[in-house]
Amino acid sequence: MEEEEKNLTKVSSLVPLEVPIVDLNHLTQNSQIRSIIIDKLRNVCQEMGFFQIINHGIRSDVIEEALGSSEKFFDLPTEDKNVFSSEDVHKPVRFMSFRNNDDVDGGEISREFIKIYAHPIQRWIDSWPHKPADYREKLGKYATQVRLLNMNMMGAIMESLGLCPNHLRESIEQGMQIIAVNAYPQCSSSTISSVGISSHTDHSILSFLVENTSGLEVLDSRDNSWKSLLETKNGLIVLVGNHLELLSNGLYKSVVHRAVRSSQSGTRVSIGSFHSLPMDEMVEPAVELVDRENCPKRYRASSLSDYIKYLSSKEVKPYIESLKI
Ligand SMILES: O=C(O)CCC(=O)C(=O)O
Ligand SMILES: [Fe+2]
Repeated sequence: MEEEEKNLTKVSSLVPLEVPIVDLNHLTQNSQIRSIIIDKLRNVCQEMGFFQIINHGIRSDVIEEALGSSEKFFDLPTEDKNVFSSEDVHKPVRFMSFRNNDDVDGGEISREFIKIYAHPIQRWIDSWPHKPADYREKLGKYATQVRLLNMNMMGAIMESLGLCPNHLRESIEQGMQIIAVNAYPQCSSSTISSVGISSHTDHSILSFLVENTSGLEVLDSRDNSWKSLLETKNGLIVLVGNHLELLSNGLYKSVVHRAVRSSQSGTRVSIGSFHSLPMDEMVEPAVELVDRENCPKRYRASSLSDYIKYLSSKEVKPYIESLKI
């Protein structure tokens, strides 16, 4: 989520990719329909590493209000946002602003983000911004609902890996949820780079993304080319993260993605919700997916706190590469 590489070229319009859609209503229907959808999940996680979910149970007004209040946060005067500004990646609430230093005009803001710990919400919410006045309520409501959605999704994901749906259930229930809200100001005509967040994979088991307008791009592993995603109104995008790649012993691959700024539609805001096991709990390849002869263990165990330490070490190698045996 925070590992970035420099990308100086302006991104051209790409071929839009049809996003695989998973209808969560099908998970609660008879076992035949459920098994069809579990097979689909396995295929999309193996081939693409991301998909869109519909009928996910989070009302559109909850998503819109969380995005709307987030927009208001980024519109606050800089000093209000800077209260949370820190280079310390261990901080549970942290605001950062990035500039395009390579631009001819001396560098406009290309992205601002606020990262906040969100589970258990009672523990963290008092440290969240209290401006705008509805921020805690609106973002808190969305955070709570997306966490429950993650619990349901994880049962289906475990099943799709051939594991028991309750595999790691308690750890997932007590797991960490980090919300990262990004704002990408519209780029001016003199901007050289329209990349808002450059190529990376997420550290999480699963990440959920909502946005007020399109801008997400993924590296399609089938032909190794960047594809843009069309706007996904109220349909959440789910991304496979590093810790799911690890847990699945490489069966599922974390998807490489980035986001671009618009030159027309104003500031783009996205809310990412990143779900992991508890901070110090190790994720390991599931024993059921390791077979010494045909499929040896491909990753070493790691925890969320290991990831955060890795991030603070300023290592250039992507975190997931450091875990490969
Ligand atoms: O803004 C987006 O669509 C992507 C954000 C993202 O990838 C991240 O915060 O890790
Ligand atoms: Fe990401």
